[in-house]
Amino acid sequence: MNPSPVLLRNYIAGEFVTTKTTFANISPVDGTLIGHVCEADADLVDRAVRAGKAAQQGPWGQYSAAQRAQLLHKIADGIERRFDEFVAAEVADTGRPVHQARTLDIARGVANFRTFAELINQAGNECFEMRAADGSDVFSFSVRKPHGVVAIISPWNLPMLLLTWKVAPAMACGNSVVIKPSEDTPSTATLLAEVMHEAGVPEGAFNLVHGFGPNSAGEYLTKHPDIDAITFTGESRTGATIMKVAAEGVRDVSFELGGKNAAVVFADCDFDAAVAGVIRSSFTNSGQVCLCSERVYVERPIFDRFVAALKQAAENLKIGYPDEDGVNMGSLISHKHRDKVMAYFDLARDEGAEVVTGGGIPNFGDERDRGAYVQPTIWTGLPDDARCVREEIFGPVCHIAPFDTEEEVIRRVNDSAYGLATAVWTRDLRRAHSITRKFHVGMVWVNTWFLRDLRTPFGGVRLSGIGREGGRHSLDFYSEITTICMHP
Ligand SMILES: NC(=O)c1ccc[n+]([C@@H]2O[C@H](COP(=O)([O-])OP(=O)(O)OC[C@H]3O[C@@H](n4cnc5c(N)ncnc54)[C@H](O)[C@@H]3O)[C@@H](O)[C@H]2O)c1
Ligand SMILES: O=C/C=C/C=C(\O)C(=O)O
Repeated sequence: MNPSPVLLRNYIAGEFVTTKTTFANISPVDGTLIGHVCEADADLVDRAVRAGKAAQQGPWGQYSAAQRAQLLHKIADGIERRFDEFVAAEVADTGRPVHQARTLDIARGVANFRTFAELINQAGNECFEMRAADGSDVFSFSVRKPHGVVAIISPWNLPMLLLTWKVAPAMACGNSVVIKPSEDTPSTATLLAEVMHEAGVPEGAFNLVHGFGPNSAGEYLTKHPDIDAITFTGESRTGATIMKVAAEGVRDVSFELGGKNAAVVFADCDFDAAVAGVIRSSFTNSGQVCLCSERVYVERPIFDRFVAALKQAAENLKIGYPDEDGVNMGSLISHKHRDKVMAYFDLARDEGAEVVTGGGIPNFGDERDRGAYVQPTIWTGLPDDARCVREEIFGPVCHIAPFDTEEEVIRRVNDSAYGLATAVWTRDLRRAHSITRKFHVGMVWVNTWFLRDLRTPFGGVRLSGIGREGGRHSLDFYSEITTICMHP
């Protein structure tokens, strides 16, 4: 049972703002009310964007890169000071294991601010020298400037991690931001606004509006003419909708979208490590990670043994309360999302899948039966053109199939409308070097998964996204660059 319901407010021009229209925030663990959220209407979104624009002409627009770096470290300090509150808020909204919220979600929130504080402080700009036709030595150099006001729209699956992955570089580059977190996970975004306020972020530099997508704050924000760039993380079809809106005014976009990622397990792999790795890549966060492996291809000589081992490992996963000792998996984000996942469980049977394990809803015999839990599920026996093998499900489920040759598995992995991430398990370094570049994806992990160096480019191809963020790639997206040519 959650403590007394809280009221989550918007944050605009340095002030917390309530609204008459609110929506409920419901626990996915037991269906109880966590609190109410103040929904921003079009006028309030307009106020937020105007505050961001005004901040560019105020003190925030005068901050040097070093001053912005210092402020980002102060924000990271503020999150660290309230770390347990952020963990509790993320767990309340999502039902995830406390351990995950501590070691992944909130820890990455701190790391994102610190990473981009360092990067903006160290980032140099290009400078070239040439001899002009008149014999003069000419210097051409570039300078970075902010776009202005950046709209940041984030999803519910890794709320704090993904929101700060965008807020940190956007502010590092001097932009004002208006953030619109998912309606399913409003709590840590609101805590972040409190930390921004406590850190003394100049008013209008950071603004928060709560609401939904269509005909609500998300749409009002992306359609606002004073939004200079849009960074969005979410479903591919939402990205397509936002892209059409961004075309009005030709605004820059950075999209991190859906995936139908593959894990490829060769017979020469470290078997136990590969089993543990595929369990992680299929069931972390109840499969609600865009990088999760919903397709698993195993070289035929070890296929039967691998299926048996993966089944056993999946059945050993502990599903339960977020704060239970040793819990591995929590609930899904909502009943609505569980209905979507369960519909795929039914579809898989209709498409002829063999259910190796799972496929249903666990029976706890307590209030968790009012939550949004599903069983970790493994299928086999489906053809590559089955919808369950082609469509993103975004739950704790994978389909496992045998393959015989490298050429075959590369073709099958690439036969997808998505292209986000692939995980490869092999001890053969030659093979690892030769096949990894042949996958049409944004990222490939070898003998690991979701291990992140925040300086590297992150993003997907095809329906999985547009652009790359991470390291200087973020600085490039969140800056406008002017090239200046100096003739003596
Ligand atoms: N590639 C990545 O890095 C990455 C990371 C996380 C999640 N995702 C993807 O996100 C999806 C799950 O997240 P979700 O269900 O929150 O996605 P979603 O697209 O339903 O919503 C994402 C955000 O967009 C807002 N939104 C929805 N419609 C909008 C519109 N028309 N205009 C403006 N805003 C709108 C929502 O309110 C929410 O804040 C999955 O497909 C997952 O693969 C991708
Ligand atoms: O659910 C998708 C996870 C995305 C992860 C990142 O954007 C990251 O690790 O920076």
